Amino acid sequence: MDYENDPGWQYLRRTREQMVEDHSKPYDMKTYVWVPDEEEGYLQGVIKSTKGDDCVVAMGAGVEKTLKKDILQEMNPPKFEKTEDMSNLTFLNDASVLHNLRARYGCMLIYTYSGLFCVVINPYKRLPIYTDSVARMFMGKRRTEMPPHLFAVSDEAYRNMLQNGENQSMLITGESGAGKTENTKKVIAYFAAVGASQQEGHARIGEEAKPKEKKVVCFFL
Ligand SMILES: Nc1ncnc2c1ncn2[C@@H]1O[C@H](COP(=O)(O)OP(=O)(O)OP(=O)(O)O)[C@@H](O)[C@H]1O
Repeated sequence: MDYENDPGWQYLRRTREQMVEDHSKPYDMKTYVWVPDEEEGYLQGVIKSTKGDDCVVAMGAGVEKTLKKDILQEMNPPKFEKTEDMSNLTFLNDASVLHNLRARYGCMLIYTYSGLFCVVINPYKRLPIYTDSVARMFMGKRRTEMPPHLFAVSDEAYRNMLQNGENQSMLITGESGAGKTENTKKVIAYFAAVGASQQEGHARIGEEAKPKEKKVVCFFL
């Protein structure tokens, strides 16, 4: 299927060219570091020299700072830039997680996995990533086949329910205004879309081959 032509795809995955550009940024594992910053959280720096516990770090624009080594955090190689699953990161520190989420958000990629978790950042604008065509992309797909999305998590829960015959739970948590209600509504809409697509299937394949009926009942606490 030609996903890249869907208007929502640009908000789900970077193009090959964009990835190549991201992955070719300069980097040196020994000297590239994250430096804590009151306003920005962390800024990129390059260690110029080390003396005892202190380092001289170049911050760009000719600015150099002398800092304690132990406040610096390791930077990941550029092949992890805007990674879809942060459990892949070589260095899983605060700076790298924040940088990855911020870099993805800068491109309006609002969903990112961290292992089994899916982190969402509220875009505060309507993105075309909840359409029927996007929902259809995720139906029956493994999580690893597709970009991070709430639909992938929902589809996995739906399939687990059918295959194992067990109730499934999704925990949607975050501070006030984070988007819990919006995302919950999208989960319900996805289940409705999956149900509808199965019914279309019934019409085509007839009663004989009708799959076992399952009910999706959602409780919200
Ligand atoms: N995925 C999204 N796409 C577009 N807008 C969103 C999305 N998620 C949240 N928003 C926007 O942010 C607002 C707040 O989101 P929401 O009501 O879901 O937050 P909440 O976590 O349920 O908050 P509270 O805990 O206070 O009820 C929404 O009214 C909507 O405008």
